[in-house]
Amino acid sequence: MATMPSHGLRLRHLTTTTTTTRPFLRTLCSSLSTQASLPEDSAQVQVQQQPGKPNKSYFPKRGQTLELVCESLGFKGKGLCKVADTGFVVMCDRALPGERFIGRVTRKKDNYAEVTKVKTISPHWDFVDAPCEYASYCGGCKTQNLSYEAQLRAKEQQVRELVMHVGKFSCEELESLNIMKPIVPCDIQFHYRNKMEFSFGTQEWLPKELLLEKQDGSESYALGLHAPGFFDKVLNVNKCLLQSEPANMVLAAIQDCWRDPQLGISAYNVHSHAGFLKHLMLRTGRDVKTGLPELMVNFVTSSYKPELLKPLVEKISSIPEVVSVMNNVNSSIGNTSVGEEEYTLYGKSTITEMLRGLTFQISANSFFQTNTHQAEVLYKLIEECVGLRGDGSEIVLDLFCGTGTIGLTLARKARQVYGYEVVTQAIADACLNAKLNNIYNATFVQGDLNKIDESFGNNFPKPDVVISDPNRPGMHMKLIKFLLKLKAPRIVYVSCNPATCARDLDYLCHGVIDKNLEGCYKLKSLQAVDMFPHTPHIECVCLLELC
Ligand SMILES: C[S@@+](CC[C@H](N)C(=O)[O-])C[C@H]1O[C@@H](n2cnc3c(N)ncnc32)[C@H](O)[C@@H]1O
Repeated sequence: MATMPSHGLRLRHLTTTTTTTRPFLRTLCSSLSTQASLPEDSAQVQVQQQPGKPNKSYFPKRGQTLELVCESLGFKGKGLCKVADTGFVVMCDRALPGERFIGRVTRKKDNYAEVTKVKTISPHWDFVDAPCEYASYCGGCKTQNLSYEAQLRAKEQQVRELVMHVGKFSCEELESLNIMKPIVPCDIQFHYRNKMEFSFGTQEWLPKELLLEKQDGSESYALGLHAPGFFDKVLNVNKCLLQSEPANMVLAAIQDCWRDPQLGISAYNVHSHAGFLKHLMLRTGRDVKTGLPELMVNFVTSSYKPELLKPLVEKISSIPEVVSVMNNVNSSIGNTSVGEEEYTLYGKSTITEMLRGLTFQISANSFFQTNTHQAEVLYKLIEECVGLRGDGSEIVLDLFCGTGTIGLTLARKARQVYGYEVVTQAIADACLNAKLNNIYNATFVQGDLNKIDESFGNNFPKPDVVISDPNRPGMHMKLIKFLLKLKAPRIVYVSCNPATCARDLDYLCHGVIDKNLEGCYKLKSLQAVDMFPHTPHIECVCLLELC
């Protein structure tokens, strides 16, 4: 039996964490350090093999059932457990810290295994009833029945361990210099998402018990979220507790009528590629004058047939918050929601949102922070770390700038902001947002930061501060090299993946031995921010200062 973790693990600040207790982190550390630009899944845990040649029984067999206790949450919110006696690490989706359960081994990797939960023997600490009826099946929220306090502790613990084991910062360093700040909770734990994308499907996903009742193999249309691990099965959802109330009204109105045979609307079949409705995207913004919510409804269809959508458009446009109904036509067999053509079926083609006193115009496919309330908190924290003097003399370099939101919120205090981003449309939106807010000291440039060469940096003056906000793979080695050579006085690293964040902090502070690069930064502060309650996602803001 795996030993029950001590209650010390539940403390807000861990005092000891050794590689013996967390073997998986050692290999994660080496797998992350081999290549600075990693695929999305590289943050998957790899477990360090035990020293010496392991006995065969050390590895559990596929199909074997084990009694396990979940010790903590790991990547993607999976529960980490150890097999009794051997300490072999297994990961289980939806197992929560302290939970004792029976798991069946479904997948074996070299040094760890994945199990699915068969039965809970005793529930986890901090159990709360999940308010959402779909919580046990839906892939969106994984930790709804873990108290919010416990979710925060688990996220903070995960970041701390990654910074120590992958980032190679000692516990003493983090504690004595007060580098790691407590995680910033999200005050709003439901209805916080301003964008949700639902899928239409021809195959409704049902839990096993209900599946037995329906074995005729006929098509069953569904509108909702993909069941975890199934690209072709959709869990029908009438209400999502993460999106706004008006968005739920729209969802309910559509659910109420779209299957009506008289309308002749079909759901898209991802196998045969026949059918019409692909996705339903709901975006909530705010009217800049009134501050009231305004909604965009975007139907993604396989072809342009506005007459088929007319009854749906009539129904939802009677909801006062709906100010825009769009139709993205995506005739490709791919499953993305960005269409090659876009039509306005009702109202305007964009909605607005406010952030840090600025107005942003959002179109159906623009990138915008998904939790507006917490983005306000995140950006304030970024602004504090950036620490502009406010005399308009400093240069800001905003790497991975998206639609320019971070740089634009800083522009009022800076001399000039330079933003770099790979997506052309995002750059166009950034320029539009600058104009909309009468900001004329921001320059946005389209470019791939994974492919920079020696000339990168020739087109802007040496920045006083660099903001880097990459997506999950983190920064490419070419960019690390550039930053170590540039030697800007401050770097504010914003990350949505603590594993690659820890790796990049290690490179910037401690150097990269095999590339002959010397680190030249000191980690001054690191703070996790919870942008997405009930999900495994963690955002971090780090401040680095030149040594
Ligand atoms: C996490 S988002 C940050 C967006 C923005 N800073 C914000 O707060 O809204 C990361 C951005 O990096 C961009 N990106 C990803 N890979 C890139 C690359 N190789 N070069 C430049 N930009 C890239 C993405 O398109 C995305 O807009």
